[in-house]
Amino acid sequence: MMSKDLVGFGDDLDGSTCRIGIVKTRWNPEIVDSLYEGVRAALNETGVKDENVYDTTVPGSFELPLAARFLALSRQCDVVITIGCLIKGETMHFEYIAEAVTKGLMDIQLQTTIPVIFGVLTVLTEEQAVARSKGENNHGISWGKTAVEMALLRNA
Ligand SMILES: O=c1[nH]c(NC[C@H](O)[C@H](O)[C@H](O)CO)c([N+](=O)[O-])c(=O)[nH]1
Repeated sequence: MMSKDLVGFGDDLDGSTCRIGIVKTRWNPEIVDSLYEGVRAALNETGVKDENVYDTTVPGSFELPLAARFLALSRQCDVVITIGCLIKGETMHFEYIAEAVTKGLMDIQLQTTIPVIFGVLTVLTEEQAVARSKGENNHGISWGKTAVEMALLRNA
């Protein structure tokens, strides 16, 4: 039975062998780029090598699942991190995209066995997004650590 002690967690993660794919959206760039910085800080902290990080962008969150599938099927990544931010507007557009993206990303990791990190903020206001993408509450930090842990678990 696999123990989490075999791959470490939190501060014990060794990402030096992990190959990380990152796909982020061009929508809500200030929020997304701040989340991305949090992800990269966590990858650096766990020893992931810059040459093992593959970066790409898509227009919006609705495009994240297909890009994540491309990366997963490339077999060049041990894990894929998706980064986006959906902010509720006046219509139901938010709900439809959020549901489709969430299910799409889950399906891809189950189909390909490549972990896909759900790094999509789904918030009601821009203030909520800012609060979750800055400083110690930058959710990108935990997404980066989760990515390394899941990559190690997959390859254990
Ligand atoms: O990533 C986002 N895409 C958004 N829309 C674009 C969508 O993800 C697709 O790129 C577009 O529908 C084309 O497929 C957003 N809103 O519409 O509000 C949003 O808040 N965030």
